[in-house]
Amino acid sequence: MNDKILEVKDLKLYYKTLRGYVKAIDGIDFEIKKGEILGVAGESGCGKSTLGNGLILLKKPLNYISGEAILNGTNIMNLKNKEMNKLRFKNLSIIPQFAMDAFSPTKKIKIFISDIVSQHGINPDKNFFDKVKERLSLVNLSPSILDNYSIELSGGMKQRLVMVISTLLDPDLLICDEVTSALDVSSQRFVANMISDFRDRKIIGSAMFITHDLSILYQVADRIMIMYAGHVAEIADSDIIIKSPKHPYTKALISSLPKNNVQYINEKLKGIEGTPPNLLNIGDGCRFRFRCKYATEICSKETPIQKKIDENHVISCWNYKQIEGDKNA
Ligand SMILES: Nc1ncnc2c1ncn2[C@@H]1O[C@H](COP(=O)(O)OP(=O)(O)OP(=O)(O)O)[C@@H](O)[C@H]1O
Repeated sequence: MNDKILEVKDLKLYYKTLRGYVKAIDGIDFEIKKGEILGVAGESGCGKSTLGNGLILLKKPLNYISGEAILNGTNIMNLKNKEMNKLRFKNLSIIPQFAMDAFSPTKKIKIFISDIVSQHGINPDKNFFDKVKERLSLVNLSPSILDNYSIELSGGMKQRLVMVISTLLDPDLLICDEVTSALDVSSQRFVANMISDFRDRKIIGSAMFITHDLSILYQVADRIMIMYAGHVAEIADSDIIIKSPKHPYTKALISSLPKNNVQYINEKLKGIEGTPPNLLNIGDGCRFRFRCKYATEICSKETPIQKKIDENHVISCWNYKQIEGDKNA
């Protein structure tokens, strides 16, 4: 039996612009196992949202260039929109970035939900709304909110409602894009825990949890994939990524996180020096080389391959072995 819900192989998704291609996803490989929460992290602009959106709906100017994304045995990159529509919501669902701003201000929540599910051929009858109410109670929302307008709900309530709506058909894979970003710390924790709770209850099969917030991922993700400028830098169990990363970019990202017991009145928070490269018409080579103190000649000539160095550990760095030997790394 295949234990993977999603297998992505050498996937390339580029934005077509008047000045050329923005190579936002440029030959990435990864998999999501059944029952797994895969965290996806990296600096702004590294391609996290492009990946999430591109898997579910390719909208111009984003173009599929090559590669595969096999969802439960089917390469979804080859599917026509009509065929893909059958999978959306049921097999693959997404909570896009800023989803909680997408509620119509003029429709009551009940009407909003009815309109969405009707588009997917579901009758929003009493049985359907009994299930909705059951799910609302799982996320501490009262059934009475169905008669509210979205402006009457707080950000945290809207995000929990979005979570319920996106998972009503028990999708095999849920893509969550920055679902905690606009929330206060306690709502963030609640929403993040909801995702693992929904997985444990088998409401969703697996999840891809996209965020720039590694501390949230450490709480909920089984494995974390670190992206850099449209490439995969490292993939490993969450514990490894946070406590003993190997890629120089992951190391820099982790060491830029605020530390416990440090007073930042006395000490400055360290960022990563430099900025990510422009992805427009970018050529070969390691895209982190401009900011990496370990970069050598090969790094500017050849794009590092994703190398499996352990059962669950993948790294794209020509020099990771030398870096490992450096005690100051
Ligand atoms: N419509 C577009 N046209 C051209 N380039 C785009 C478009 N949308 C995004 N990009 C570029 O694609 C790259 C990846 O962007 P993306 O939004 O996927 O990154 P991200 O990691 O999700 O960032 P953030 O954390 O800020 O949401 C960036 O270089 C971005 O400038």
